[in-house]
Amino acid sequence: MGSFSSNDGAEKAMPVQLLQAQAHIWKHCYSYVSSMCLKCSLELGIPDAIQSHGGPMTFKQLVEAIPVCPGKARCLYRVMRVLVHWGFFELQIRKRGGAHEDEEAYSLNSASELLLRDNPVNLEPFVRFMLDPVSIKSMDCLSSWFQNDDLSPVETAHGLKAWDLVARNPELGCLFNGAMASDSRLVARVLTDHCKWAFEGLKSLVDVGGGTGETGKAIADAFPHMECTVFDLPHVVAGLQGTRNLKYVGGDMFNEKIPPADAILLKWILHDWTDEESVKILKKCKEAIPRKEEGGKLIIIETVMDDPTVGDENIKETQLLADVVMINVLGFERNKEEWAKLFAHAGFSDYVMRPILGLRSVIEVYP
Ligand SMILES: C[S@@+](CC[C@H](N)C(=O)[O-])C[C@H]1O[C@@H](n2cnc3c(N)ncnc32)[C@H](O)[C@@H]1O
Ligand SMILES: O=c1cc(-c2ccc(O)cc2)oc2c(O)c(O)ccc12
Repeated sequence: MGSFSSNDGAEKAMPVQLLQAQAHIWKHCYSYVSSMCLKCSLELGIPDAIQSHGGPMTFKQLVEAIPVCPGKARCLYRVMRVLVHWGFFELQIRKRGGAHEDEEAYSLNSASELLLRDNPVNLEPFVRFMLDPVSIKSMDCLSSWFQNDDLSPVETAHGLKAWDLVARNPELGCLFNGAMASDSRLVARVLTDHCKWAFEGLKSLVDVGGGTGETGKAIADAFPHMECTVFDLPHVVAGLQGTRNLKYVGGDMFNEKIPPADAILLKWILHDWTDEESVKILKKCKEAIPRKEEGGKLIIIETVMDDPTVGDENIKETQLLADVVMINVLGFERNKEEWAKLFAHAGFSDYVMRPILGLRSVIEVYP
């Protein structure tokens, strides 16, 4: 293998590349351990315990505040060390005079703040769904699925298609809906705080496949003069209560008329469907909006893969992994050219993509 470092010729040079390659493989064998440390920290209530403490918390204080057997505290210290390393908590060193008297204390950062139960944009439900044994088991069946006739790794692991599994297992259904709703609350906050321009001038908007309406509710509250509609399958919106400027409409986006509006929001819809199905959805949406000159548009919130303007390695890596997860629902993430082709096939004339939502972009599409 490749390069060897010199050590004055006294001994054979170390095979640096070989050992780096070993470390690389080990890292990826162990990387699920960091996911499990994250899950463990939520199950033990660590972010909430640090918040309740009201300031940087020593390890001793942390152990006293959470349900951990005293004899296992040393292991928790090691788990916390991993979580600090991966940027979930901050470790502050307080100088205390003598060399051995420095005190370490944990505090929250922007990642752990997103895991607090009382944070309106808490992402704990997303972690709980993604790291549930049912989800993990599906990914564990990836290679078997590549060699059998099943539609998805979920089917290989659990004997049911992803949506049937979610529908038949109420606990899993709650986890999935919770994960989607928590994502929607966060995206809605960014949209209404920082992307107001996308909604300005609109008198009406329909969130197609808007689920239980987390995004729709936030938009309706932020734009009280806009008439908002959440359109989703009848069983999803059954019994949901609207507000003065938000209503729920049950229907099928493939076969029924989508309620007319100035703009249609499609968040995390098209990546669930093939190109053929997506073109059908887009055509249905086009029928529901006015011409471009009259302000008609689609607002699509989706990932755009391989975007050279995205420099953040964390985002690029996560987009690649999220795309593999989508195999479970027969979905996939598209690049700019694939999106452009879809819009053209559905009869749209123009689009603007803005990679301003971290992992996802705001894509405005014009008739
Ligand atoms: C991945 S979820 C996204 C939900 C929401 N937009 C979000 O981002 O959290 C897909 C949504 O599409 C809805 N959906 C699936 N098939 C549909 C159909 N034929 N007509 C209308 N909605 C549908 C589902 O019920 C679900 O709420
Ligand atoms: O992040 C996800 C995960 C899923 C998913 C994975 C495994 C299952 O058994 C069911 C669902 O589905 C998603 C999805 O449909 C989506 O639009 C966005 C994200 C995810």
